[in-house]
This record gives sequence, structure tokens and C-alpha cells, in this order.
Amino acid sequence: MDKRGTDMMDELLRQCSHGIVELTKLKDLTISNPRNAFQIERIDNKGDTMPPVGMASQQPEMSTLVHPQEMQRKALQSFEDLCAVSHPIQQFLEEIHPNRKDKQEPFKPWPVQSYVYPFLKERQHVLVRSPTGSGKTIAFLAPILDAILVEGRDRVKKPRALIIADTKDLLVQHYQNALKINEFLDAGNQNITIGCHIGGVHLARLPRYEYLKSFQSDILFMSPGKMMEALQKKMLDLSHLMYIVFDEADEMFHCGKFLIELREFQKALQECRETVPTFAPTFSMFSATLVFKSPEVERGLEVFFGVEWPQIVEKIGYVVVQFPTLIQQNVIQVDDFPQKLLVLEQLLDRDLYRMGRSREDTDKASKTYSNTTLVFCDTRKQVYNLAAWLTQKGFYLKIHTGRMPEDIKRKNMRMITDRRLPLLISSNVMARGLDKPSINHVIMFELPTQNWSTYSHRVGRTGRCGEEGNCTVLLNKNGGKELQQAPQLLRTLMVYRQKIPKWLFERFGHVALQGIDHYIAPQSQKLAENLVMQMNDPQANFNESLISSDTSLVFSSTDETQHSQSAHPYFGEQQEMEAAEIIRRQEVYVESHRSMHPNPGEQRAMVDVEVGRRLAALAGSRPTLCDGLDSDDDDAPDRYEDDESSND
Ligand SMILES: Nc1ncnc2c1ncn2[C@@H]1O[C@H](COP(=O)(O)OP(=O)(O)OP(=O)(O)O)[C@@H](O)[C@H]1O
Repeated sequence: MDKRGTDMMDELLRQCSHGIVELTKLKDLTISNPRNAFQIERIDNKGDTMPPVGMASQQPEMSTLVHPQEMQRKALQSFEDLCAVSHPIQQFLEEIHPNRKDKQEPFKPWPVQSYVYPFLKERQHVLVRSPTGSGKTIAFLAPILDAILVEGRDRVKKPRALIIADTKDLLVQHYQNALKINEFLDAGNQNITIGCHIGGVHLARLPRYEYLKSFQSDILFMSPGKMMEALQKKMLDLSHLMYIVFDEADEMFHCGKFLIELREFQKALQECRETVPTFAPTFSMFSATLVFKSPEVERGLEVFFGVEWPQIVEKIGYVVVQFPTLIQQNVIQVDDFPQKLLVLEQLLDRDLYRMGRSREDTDKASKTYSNTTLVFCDTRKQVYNLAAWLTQKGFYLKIHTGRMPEDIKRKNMRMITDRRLPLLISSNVMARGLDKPSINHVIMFELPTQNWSTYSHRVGRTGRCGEEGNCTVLLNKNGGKELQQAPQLLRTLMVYRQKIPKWLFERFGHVALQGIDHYIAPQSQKLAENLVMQMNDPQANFNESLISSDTSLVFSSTDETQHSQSAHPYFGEQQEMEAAEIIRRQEVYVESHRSMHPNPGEQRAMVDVEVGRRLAALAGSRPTLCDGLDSDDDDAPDRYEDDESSND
């Protein structure tokens, strides 16, 4: 297949796998930009060849879709060539990656950083799609810091850059990264100030003066909800804004509530424009799954730019970067929900073989290096259900959902960073942006059912910073809602050049390849066939062994209904809050008794048993529900975070 064909196929499959492009419209799409402004450049030391068939892309492979002005620009050799804040960025990277392989070598800018910098430096609007873990945070922070330094920060005490994302954890992570870079800058007395406003965090406890002062920060990280609140209370002055960054923009644009907020934001910007004629902040959007031509993105941009949109659309820049990944994705087929639980238990035992299940074991093992396994469920309720079940089985774990108290979420994040947490059960709220190199295995207990792009983001929580990672999907072959995602799963495996289980291809191949443009259809078919995993493959054998006849041993003694009662305890809204409170109190209890207890490991183990007992009791107080919890209206996938709590 020629280079153009490969790129085109990637693009089409990517768009199909995000479920955004209607298949009938595929023919209208061409790989070159619709406005003919962009071309493809492939920087690739393997010529036109595809990655080894049936394997994760092991070789570095990058291709970029860039503005013609940037065609000559290659990935730069050093941060000094790129930006003025090179030294602080270098120091920052050295501090957060102390264990990198070649310590003598300075860090080099990654492609997205090289390509995005000129756009933002020249104050040109830009939309960026670059894979998970490819360094998008520095790609927007470096030009922003440079621009603020050039402008000089002493003249105004008003935000110059607003960075908006809808996940609190992600905002806090960005904020902490920016603070760290700024510490190194501060050593040179540059005095850039950085603020963060999200619902329900410690900022609420700041004295009012400090709180107001944080709105004067040069760089402000905010959730959309907090931004609206600040605008309504007239605390946020946008008149000196130079940059507006929407991180994980596609996720926000999917949400109707965000479009309303965007309209309000646009009005506030328009007012600034009327009073300050030179006011023209640069707009950028970043995500690993940003599909430029998608209706959501186009609608969002139209709302954001209002009447100016027709002129701006001609000038906007697009950057697409592909980046090598070492994440291996496996799909395990199970017959039913009990078998899914069994396979999960076996996978976890394999992951924890060095540590054991309990907290006591973990405490003993924590002196040695440990990784974290991240299990994704699609809904908060399923997170609690699974946590209750696994806790009863003796696993030491933490849970992470959008509604959990912020202090506990922060603590979870710290524990993962410090490699003190072996297992985290999370909803989609952990799917985007979080950068924890210790996560070496992502298990999808359930596939995302609402927005398929979540799949790629979940996968991207592992394999960070050039590390290898593993992702395992547990797919119930008789399951209802999640099985509908199987064709998209197959297409995504093709995009990532992953092994495709034979059964998946036989059952869903025709649907997955249906409607693909006739130009690439034969190649797609061939690619898919090449990726199909042969049964003598060691991975296939391993997967088979996980669902061996042991299932009957475990489940035969239990009546199916009885088992399902303990396996799927059901949490209503009220119980969910109670469960969060039980866990929170136990955390507080453990913290307050930490120094007093002679044997902390034993005490913690007791507390875990207690949490499990209480969660199970809570679950038992309601009727049971079936796999997938499809029938409950309350069960919306956990993604957009409510900003219900206020800071002031
Ligand atoms: N030039 C570089 N050299 C080495 N490491 C880097 C470089 N740039 C960024 N990193 C590191 O790579 C990791 C991933 O970066 P970052 O979180 O910005 O990725 P991302 O593209 O935003 O991913 P996601 O889409 O998942 O949010 C971070 O730990 C970051 O410190």
C-alpha cells in the first residue's frame, strides 16, 4: 500500500472508530484538509512499510499533518532551539522522570511540542490531535510561558492564559506541573503567577483575599463551571487574555451543558472586544481524539467564535501527530457476567503476584517497587459494585469516581504516584489526561458505551513516558449494550495495529469494514486479516487459559441467582453517597490512628474488612440487578464532572 493509502486508511478508520463520521459520508473525506491548505508529511525511518503484522507498533513512527508554513520544520533537537523557558522545562522533566534510561542525554522536544509552538507563538488559532502521552501539556505551556515573559508580567495583574478542562484531576495535575516549572523559573525571579479554580478543593479554605488574588494569576486553570461562576460574579477579568486553551476539548464539546457555557464565555469575550479593540486571544484545542470535521467540534467552534467563525475557519491551523506506542491491547471473550468476574480476579492475581491481595501484603511489599492496575467501569454504580465484590474477595483497592470527595481523590492520586496503590477501580473520570507512569495495566471491565473516544483515552493511561503498557478488554459475548461497541473495538484495534482475536473478526468483521471507502476497502480487509490472531499464539493461549473449566469449580456450588446477588450488589443514588461516606470515614480513621497503632498493617487490614462488610451490607439492602445495569435510568456513564461545590 502506498504512503497516501496508509495515511488515508488510518484517518478514515480513526474517524469511523470514533463513531463520528457517518459511513455514507466517508467518500467526501480526503486526507488532505478540506480547504486544501494542508499536506501530509511523513517522518518515518521505515519508508512506506506498515508496522509488523499482528504486533503493537514497536518502531517509532510519526506522521504529521501540518500547516504549509511549517512543512520544513522537523522535530527539534533541543528545547533551547524551541523556547525561552527551555531550562525550567528541562529541570522539570528531570525532576519528574528521575529514572529515565539515558540520564546523560538532555530531554528533546517531542513532535507535538515542536509543531504546536510556532502556531501559539505567532498567535495563530490551532487545533491539535496528538496521541495520549505524547506531551501535549508542555506543547501549550511552553509558548504561553514564553509569551508572558516577553510581555512582562508586572504591568497587569490579570489572567493572560486560561486553560480549561472538565476533569478536576486533570486540572490539578496541569496546575501542579505548571507550578513546578514556575518554581524553576522563579529561581530566575521571573515571578509568573499561577492559579487553579475547581469545585470542592482546598482553595475553598483559602482566606477570601487569597481567593480573589488567585483570579489575578497570569495562568489560570479552571473547570467550565467555575469559569461561568467567576464570570457571573464579575471576579474574572478577561480583558488581558492572550491564550485560551481547551484541553480534552472533544469531550467537553460532546456535552450540551458546555455549549451553553461556551456561549456565555463568548459573550464575555465579545464585551472585551468592544472595549479593547486590540483584544484577540489565541484559541487552541488539544486532545488525542479530536476529529476536526466532527459535527460536535464544528458546532462548538461556531458557538465559540460566533459571527467571526467564517473568517476564522480559513486561518485556523491543524496539527496531527502520530506517536509511537508500546501498549499492547488484548480482548478476552467471556460467556457471562460471573465468568467476567472470575477472569478479572485471575488477571488481578497475576498482576499482584508479588504483593498479594490484602493491604497487609501490600504494606510488606511496598518497600519494593510496585505498579498499579487500573480497572475501568462505565458507571459509578458499577465501580461501587465491583469494589464491594473485590473487597469481599480480599483485594486491597481504592475507588475513584467523579462524585468522590476531592481530598480522597487527591490522596488516591498521590498513592499512585508514590507507588503505594496496587489496584484502583475507576469510572471514566480517570480516562483522560492523567499521567501516572506507575499504571502498567488497564483492564476494561466494561467498554465505554456513551462516547467511543473514551476507549483510546482509557488505553492511554498506561504506557506513559515510553514505558510498555498492557490493556485488557473483558467482553461479554452475550452482553447487550457493550457488545454493540464490538465493531468499533475491532476498527480501533486495526488503527492501533493490534492483534485481533479470530472470534471478534469472524463475528464483527463484516460490520466493522462495512461502508469503508472503496479505495481502501481491499487494504482494510487485508490488514484486518493480517492482524487476526492465530490460535497458536501464546497470548491467545493465555487468554484461553483464563476462561478454562475452572469457572465451573468456582460457580457450580452456588446457585446462579444466589451468586448474582453477591456478585452484583446494587447501589442507588443514596447508597452510593453512603458508600462514599463509609470509605471516607475509614480513610480518616486510618489517618488519625496511623501513629498510635503498634501494627499499622494489621490495623489497615481490619479497616479494609470493615469497609467491605459495610459496603456489602449496604448493597444487600436493595434488590439485585443484572449485568451492565442497563435498566436503570440513573446509570449515566460517569464522565462530565459536576461543579456543584463552590469555593467561596
Ligand atoms: N519532551 C519530552 N521528553 C520526555 N518526556 C516528556 C516530554 N514531554 C512530555 N514528557 C512527559 O511525558 C508524559 C506525558 O505528557 P503529557 O501528560 O503532557 O501527555 P498528553 O499528550 O497530554 O497525554 P494525554 O492525552 O493522556 O493527556 C509526562 O510525564 C511528561 O512529563
